[in-house]
Amino acid sequence: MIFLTRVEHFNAAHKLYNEAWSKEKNEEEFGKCANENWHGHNYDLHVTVKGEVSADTGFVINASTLGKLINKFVIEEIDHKNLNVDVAMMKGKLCSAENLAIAIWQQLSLHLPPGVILHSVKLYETPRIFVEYFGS
Ligand SMILES: Nc1nc2c(c(=O)[nH]1)N=C([C@H](O)[C@H](O)COP(=O)(O)OP(=O)(O)OP(=O)(O)O)CN2
Repeated sequence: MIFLTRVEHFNAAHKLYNEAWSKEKNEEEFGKCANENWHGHNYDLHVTVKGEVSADTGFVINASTLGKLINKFVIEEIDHKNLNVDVAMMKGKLCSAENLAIAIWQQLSLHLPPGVILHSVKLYETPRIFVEYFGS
C-alpha cells in the first residue's frame, strides 16, 4: 500500500453565518467572517489516495488522471464561486473549512477508479488554518 497526494488550488467567497441565529449572535461567534457582503480565500486542496502499485505503470494512479478527476468533480464546481450561494455540494450547510472538506470527500469518493482508495482530504483555508478529513 502506498499513498499519493495531489495538490490543487481554488478561490472562493463565503461567509460564516448560521441562519437560525440573530445577526448579533452570528457576529459574536464568527466575527468578521460573518460579514454579510462575503469574504474570500485562496484555498489549497491536498487529496491523498492509497492503493497498490501497478506492475505495468509503477503508479497507484497516474497523478495527471487524479488531477483531472479533482478538477472535474470538485474544482470546476467551486472555483471562483460563492460557496453559500452557487455551490450545490454546500447547499444548506455552514460554509466552514470542515464542512467543505467533508463535501469534497463525498464528491470525490464517488469518482475514483477501482483499487484507488481515498485516504484524506486536507484543505487549507489560509496558510495558518487547515482541516484534514479521513472519511469519518
Ligand atoms: N474551525 C474553523 N474556524 C474558522 C474557520 C473555519 O472554517 N473553521 N474559518 C474562519 C474564517 O473563514 C476566517 O476568514 C479565517 O481567516 P482569518 O480571519 O485570517 O483567520 P485568523 O484566525 O488566522 O485571523 P486572525 O485575525 O489572524 O486571528 C475563522 N475560523
